[in-house]
Amino acid sequence: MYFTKMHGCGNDFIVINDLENKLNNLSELASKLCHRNFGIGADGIICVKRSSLGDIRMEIINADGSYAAMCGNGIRCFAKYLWEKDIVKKDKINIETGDGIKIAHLNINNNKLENVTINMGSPEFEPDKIPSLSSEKVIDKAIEVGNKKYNITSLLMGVPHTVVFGKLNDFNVEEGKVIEKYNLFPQGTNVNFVEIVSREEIRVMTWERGAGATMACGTGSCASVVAGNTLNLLGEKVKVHVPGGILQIEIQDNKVLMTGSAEISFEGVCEI
Ligand SMILES: N[C@@H](CCC[C@H](N)C(=O)O)C(=O)O
Repeated sequence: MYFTKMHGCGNDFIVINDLENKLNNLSELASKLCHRNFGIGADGIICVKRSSLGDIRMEIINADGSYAAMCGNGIRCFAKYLWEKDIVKKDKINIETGDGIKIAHLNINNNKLENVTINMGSPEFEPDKIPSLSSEKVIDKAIEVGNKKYNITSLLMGVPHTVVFGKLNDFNVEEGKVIEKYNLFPQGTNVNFVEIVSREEIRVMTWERGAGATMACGTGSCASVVAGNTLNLLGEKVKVHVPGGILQIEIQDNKVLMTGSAEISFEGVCEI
């Protein structure tokens, strides 16, 4: 099987063309290929599928084999892959995801793709949408997990996210492992620890459901900015520093725009 190894700010993926719909058991394939020692190594696999709703469909499976409805860094890589492989040679692509159609704008200069902007859609705070078992919206809610107190804000940004503000030095990203499984979240949650630098700049480290600590999380960066803006800590245009790079997030009319890089690391062939 041919594959392309890609990353967005260090959040890495194995991208596979499955337009012919030949692959079975993608869960098992993802855990095998993503293994850092016995496989190619990645935070997830992304499959290119045919769509009846958009130009194309993206399917993302986490390193542990669990399916995710959306992936912010992954969808930028997906858009670059479509462009580089001449699968969809357009600078505006309608991509079907588990969270509906997302529009990718490819920012091209001199025939070279510089970065990708994704319209990530609107955030959702309603508990049943996240999903969360809370009877009210989870905004700056005090909880105690693993003998530590946190103030959490939870929302759906394509996938469930929980945001904790504070100084990054006061957290170990592994604390996210316990919050991920907190009893308020029946499907788990991604966890973002966020330090405010100014109203226009933050630092984020993310513990991802299904992948653990990653170098970046696109949906998590969007969720962090939305949570900060809701709490009046942040403006509407924010530079997000993640361990693997920088993302630009903008809120416009309750829609979230994410801009960032997408890179090919290498290509290869493997047996499945
Ligand atoms: N890395 C992603 C999010 C991938 C999905 C997540 N692990 C989940 O299961 O919710 C991103 O860049 O958004």
